[in-house]
Amino acid sequence: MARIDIRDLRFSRDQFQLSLPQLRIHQGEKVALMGENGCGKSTLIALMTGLLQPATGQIQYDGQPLEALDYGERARCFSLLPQFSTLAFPFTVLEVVQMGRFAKLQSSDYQQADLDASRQLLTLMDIAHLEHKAFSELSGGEQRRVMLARVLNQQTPIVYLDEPNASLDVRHTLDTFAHLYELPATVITSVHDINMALRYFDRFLFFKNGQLLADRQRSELTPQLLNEVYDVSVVSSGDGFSFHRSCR
Ligand SMILES: Nc1ncnc2c1ncn2[C@@H]1O[C@H](COP(=O)(O)OP(=O)(O)OP(=O)(O)O)[C@@H](O)[C@H]1O
Repeated sequence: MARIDIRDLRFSRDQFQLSLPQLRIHQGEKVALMGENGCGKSTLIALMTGLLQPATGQIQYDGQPLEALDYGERARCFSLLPQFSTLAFPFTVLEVVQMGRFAKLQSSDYQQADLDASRQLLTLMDIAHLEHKAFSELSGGEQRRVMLARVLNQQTPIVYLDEPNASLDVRHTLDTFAHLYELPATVITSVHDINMALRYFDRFLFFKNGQLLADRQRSELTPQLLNEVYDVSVVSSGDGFSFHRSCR
């Protein structure tokens, strides 16, 4: 279940309004959600994952309305890394990553295959040495990598990530994006670093004040478009763009 269709989506909260008349995302696409702080990227992810209810409109997964999917079906269809994550109990790193397997459990408890999959992700996210440590005793970037491992452990056809590289150093950022790019899954990610996104995403959805301003492939990005999105001076530089703020 991996094709996503959105029609006539509208949501409002206080002064903020989001509207998205139409959007289709195909299986395997690598989609970056971009735009200024507060433009609605996290809100859209929350709507697409059922954490917020739209005022009108519909979100479908392979033709099935989101509201027709029960929680188990949702957890097998998509995973979500929210912008902020907290845990109320003192779980270890391995326990947190194991939780990603929950929706796919074949019996009432984890099996060796679940443990093997979890340990592979610990290695992939460079947190194997922290396996027995309490999640609450990790650094911010280490916690982020644990949460990423938990999301990837869900092995869903669609992965939503809200600023996955927040708190990650440059090496772990590059490794994480390279891995996401190689996944067969649809990956939908809010991200601020355009030059980083250019390397690892194919399709770019730019939002401004709750509206979809542009839906572009990588080769279609121009300084003029980025200037319109971010209200800064933009020039092409090498493989990417450089940004300038004029003095006031
Ligand atoms: N829990 C909330 N309650 C009320 N308003 C909220 C809440 N969360 C976000 N907003 C508002 O909704 C609007 C959209 O916020 P959203 O978090 O979707 O932006 P964003 O594009 O993800 O921003 P950022 O790049 O800063 O993460 C903003 O005006 C924000 O102030």
